[in-house]
Amino acid sequence: MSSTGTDGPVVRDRPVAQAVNVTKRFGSTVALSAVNLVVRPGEVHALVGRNGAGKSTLVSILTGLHAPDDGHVTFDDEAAPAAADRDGWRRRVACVYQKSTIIPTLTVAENLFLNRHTRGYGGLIRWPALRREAEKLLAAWSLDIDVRQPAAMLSVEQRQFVEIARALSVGARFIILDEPTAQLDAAGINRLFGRIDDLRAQGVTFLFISHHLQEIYEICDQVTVLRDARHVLTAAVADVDRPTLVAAMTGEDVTLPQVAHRPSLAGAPVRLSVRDLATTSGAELSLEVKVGEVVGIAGGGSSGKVDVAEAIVGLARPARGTVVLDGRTLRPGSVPDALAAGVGLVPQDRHREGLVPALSVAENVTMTVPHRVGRYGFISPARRDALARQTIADLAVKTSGPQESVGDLSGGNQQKVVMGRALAGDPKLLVLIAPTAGVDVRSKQTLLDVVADVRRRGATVLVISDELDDLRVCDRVVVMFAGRVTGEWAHGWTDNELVAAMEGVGFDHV
Ligand SMILES: Nc1ncnc2c1ncn2[C@@H]1O[C@H](COP(=O)(O)OP(=O)(O)OP(=O)(O)O)[C@@H](O)[C@H]1O
Repeated sequence: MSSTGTDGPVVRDRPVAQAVNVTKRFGSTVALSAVNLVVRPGEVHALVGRNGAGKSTLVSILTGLHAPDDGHVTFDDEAAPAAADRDGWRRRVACVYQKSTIIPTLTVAENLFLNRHTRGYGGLIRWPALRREAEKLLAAWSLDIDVRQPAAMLSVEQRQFVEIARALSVGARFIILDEPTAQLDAAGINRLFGRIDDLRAQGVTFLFISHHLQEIYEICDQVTVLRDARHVLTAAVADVDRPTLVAAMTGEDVTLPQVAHRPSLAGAPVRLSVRDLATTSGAELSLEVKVGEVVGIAGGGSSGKVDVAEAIVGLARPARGTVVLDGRTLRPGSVPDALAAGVGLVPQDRHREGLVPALSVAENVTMTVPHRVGRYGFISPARRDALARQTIADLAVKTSGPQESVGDLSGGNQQKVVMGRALAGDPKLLVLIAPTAGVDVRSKQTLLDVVADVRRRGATVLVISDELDDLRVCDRVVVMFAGRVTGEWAHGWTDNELVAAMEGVGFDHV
């Protein structure tokens, strides 16, 4: 984009942000190798790449959290602030991460002006003024949120808007959104995209990270692809078709294979019986699943699907009802009991329930199956590493080896370790909650192939997700809306009907 003044020299739009030949190493890992990125004013610029390609590392350099080993960053063609000048960085750029930086116990207004309270005489915080300022700020960006409510009450979507507003209020006009749609349902994604459009019209520029390529086509103007720490492509989104984009990301010419479907065995016995389950949030489910059957539980953000899944695996204690696995009634609210009965679990929140970041890949993969890697209380490091190597190979985990700390892996590779751990016990029942969240387009296929694989070995699988690709591997999909099962769809549903069902349309279709 450029504009010409009639009475002056050509004025070029300076890049809002630029990374110039940026290289970053972590020990022997090269996370970025001479990477360039140019983000121009008013664009929504997609940053894509496979898990471990270097996207988060580039973000940490663009936000001043890490210093590059080589190369530099500019904003509006000016050198980036010094590393210690955090306020300087905050005035230029902000990143909305998947993990919230909002403090739940404070109100929205307090979060918006954290450490910048309007003070009156004697240094006392002037609460009414603070509230008014917060309201003014949100109104200026057409954000409709009650500033007096505690931030804990905010939905994921509102929390993201508050973080964006906070960044705008300190002057930043360049916002990085790191997989912003990962925890939103279809309606939430639409609203987010609406806001992005509005803010862009008001002069805000975005860098948008997502593994959902359709989102790139929907909302972004430019796309930059990183592969194996290198910059491989920057182009207008309109000029790159999907196969070209996937090829740029993977380095291969790929047509992704369709997930093989095998109908469940007609006479197979029931393995899982969920009887009159009710969660403390009021969601209800009764369900029987056969040996070798793959059943999806689908629904939007407030459908209750995750609540019932968490009650099934013992992550939450149900208000009532029973869960019976191969004739054994599971102890309510006990994950250890579920694991002992043969449940393998990929939880929704890998940060909270999934992984211990300081431990190695091998320790994380095997932590729920000590009996498989040792005897009489002694762990055999060799057996543990062998099992971990198997996981690394099967799931194509990008890591330097079984000894690497899980905390040093990229987000998508951490998710693969969580899957590896769920599989390590050779489960009878595999419960996968949003299993491909944050996982790249190619790895998604690997993870979904796992489902077909464990089913072949006779396991029963529950897939809790609103991702159509995740649900496609299922023999049938149970749809929940507002805490109730509203329909059931056999394999072969169309995208439109399932999306409509998840949004609460077509209740009668049971
Ligand atoms: N603190 C760290 N210590 C060691 N290695 C690291 C660290 N942070 C990142 N890496 C490595 O740098 C590489 C790039 O990781 P990065 O997190 O930038 O990838 P990504 O593209 O964001 O992936 P994902 O899509 O999975 O989030 C990976 O090999 C990762 O293991």
